[in-house]
Amino acid sequence: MDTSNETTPSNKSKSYSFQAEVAQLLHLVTHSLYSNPEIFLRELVSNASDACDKLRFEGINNAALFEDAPNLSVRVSFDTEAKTITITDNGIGLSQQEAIDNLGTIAKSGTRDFVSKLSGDQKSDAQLIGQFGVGFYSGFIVADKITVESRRAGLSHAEGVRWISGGTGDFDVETIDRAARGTSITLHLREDALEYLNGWKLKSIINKYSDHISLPILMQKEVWQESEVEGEPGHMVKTDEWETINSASALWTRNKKDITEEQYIEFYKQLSRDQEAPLSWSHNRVEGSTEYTQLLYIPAKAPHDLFSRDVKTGIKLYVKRVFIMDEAESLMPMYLRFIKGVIDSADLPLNVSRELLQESRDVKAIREGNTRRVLSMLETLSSSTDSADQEKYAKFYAEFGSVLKEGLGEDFSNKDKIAKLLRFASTTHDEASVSFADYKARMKEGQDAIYYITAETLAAAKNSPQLELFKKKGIEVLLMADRVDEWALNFLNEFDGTPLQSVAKGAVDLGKLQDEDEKKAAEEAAETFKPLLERLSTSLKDKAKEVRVTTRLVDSPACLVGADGDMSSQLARMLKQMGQQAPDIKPILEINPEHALVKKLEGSTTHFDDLAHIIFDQALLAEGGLPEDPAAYVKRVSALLV
Ligand SMILES: Nc1ncnc2c1ncn2[C@@H]1O[C@H](COP(=O)(O)OP(=O)(O)OP(=O)(O)O)[C@@H](O)[C@H]1O
Repeated sequence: MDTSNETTPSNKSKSYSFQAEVAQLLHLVTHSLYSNPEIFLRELVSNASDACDKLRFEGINNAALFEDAPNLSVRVSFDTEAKTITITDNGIGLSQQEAIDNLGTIAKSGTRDFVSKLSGDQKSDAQLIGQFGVGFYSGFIVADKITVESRRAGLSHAEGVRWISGGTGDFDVETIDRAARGTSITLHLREDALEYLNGWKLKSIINKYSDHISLPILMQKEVWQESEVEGEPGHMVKTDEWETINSASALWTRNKKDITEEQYIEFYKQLSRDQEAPLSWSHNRVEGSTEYTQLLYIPAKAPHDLFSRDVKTGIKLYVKRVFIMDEAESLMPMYLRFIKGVIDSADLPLNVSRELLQESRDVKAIREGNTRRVLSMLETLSSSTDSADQEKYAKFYAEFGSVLKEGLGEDFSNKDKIAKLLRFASTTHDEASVSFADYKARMKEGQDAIYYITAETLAAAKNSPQLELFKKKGIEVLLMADRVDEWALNFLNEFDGTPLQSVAKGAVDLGKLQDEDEKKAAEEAAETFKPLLERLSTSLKDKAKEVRVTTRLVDSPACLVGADGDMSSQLARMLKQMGQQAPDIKPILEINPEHALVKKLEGSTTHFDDLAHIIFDQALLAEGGLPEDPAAYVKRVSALLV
């Protein structure tokens, strides 16, 4: 908060400016045609429920915070005369400073990123906001003024706060006396939103979006009253009785068979802030030495920060229905960080901290149970013969496949299960749809390895000279162009007993697939070309580790390969691009003795050195690299062209 923007309009209240991003967001909220205005109630009820969760949590170690009101609830009321809707909770409340900080700035970096993506184009931005949800600020979809009154639990009555804003550039804050703990948010409705001054409408919105909230949501009971004037219609009038209008039991504690598909989906949307329905979910009560309830969802879409350094896992931890923490990273391995859900443990102590979680044996058991459950959900989807499931798996894989691969390095005990879930493109299939098992089933007689190639793009992989011999012999090769592939495959030497072999590493050994004549011809070529190889080695001594003759090429003059056990040049390049340390690896240059250029080279005396460098640099270009000295390369080629 930029306090230099404070002004003092009256003795009592101070005016503050919204952080620039908030002002931008508010402008959009109030000026865009909001596609789904009723979500304001969902957002505010959800904040009220979060505030009660926070009080419960702080109250574990400080029971005095509950004062004389231990029963937490959210009340929703409306006033047709004043044209207002008020949402009141008796949760943790806000201190004056918290009101200034939390209701004037956007604290969450995710939300800030989101705002920075707004284009200024009203239509597309409105759609984006619709997908995202704007929390507290969504009140301004229906209100042209919002009054927040609050007192933080633990503070005296005199330390209440009133926050008022018309949703434009600034807001006013003053100290008030407030007996009730918690927060009341009053929306002064815009003329075009007066339809929400209707008990039936408000109830139906709450039932639609907030039924699973674990606290009671109360509204004043209304009864029908006939008109006293004959001939005039009757109307609903409020009574003094408050009634609970939601089921008020946390969704995951209910019996599976009592929960509808819509309720599961709605709960997911609240939990994840994702507007798209999840692909699949699993809800179980786990019994045994560690008891807990798990409700895990596979989202349909990756969040924008999936690969950012400080991305968190999506699991909320509850202990006996008391909310303990968001983003409980100990409950799910990093490679499954995209899973959203709730774990409710019956065994953990209520005052468990993040540090304690890391050491807990119960947590370890829950984490293993969660991992097993997610992998088996994925296994079920991936092996289903139902076309809708297959489509879901393809969608899942396109969004999260790269993250799943991290599991090969991260989760040794489940490596085989993860490997089964992987899908790749291949020389015979353009889509990432080939599993290792599919590949194995199509292997040629005599083939004893799963061949793959890694490259920076799929096109580079597909057109790599290293595939020429494989294409000629009709051997399928898996194409890997995902950044993580090279690293992940380091951890997988075999699949179901068949070794994995990179076609870009080591000498070609097609084993039984190569006949004796071919092997003999190769040996003879190596002998014949010995003098040429020596000359090339001398010319390229700074660039190539070794120069040798190969049988893997058909149409290309040369290619680069890594020595067995060396890091591949793509991986080294990638690490360097990311600013990390990578060893300087010299590749092996392999030449095709059948190629005209190589034959020409053999007899060449004048341009030998230039030709040698050109051949090397072209091999580098072919695999997606760049010559070390591009200008020198161009010069050499130009000299030959004239
Ligand atoms: N009823 C409330 N009681 C106490 N604090 C509240 C209440 N409503 C909002 N706040 C505070 O205001 C902050 C901003 O609310 P807002 O809904 O914009 O974001 P959020 O809840 O943090 O994020 P999101 O809604 O995206 O989960 C909250 O983090 C919370 O600190």
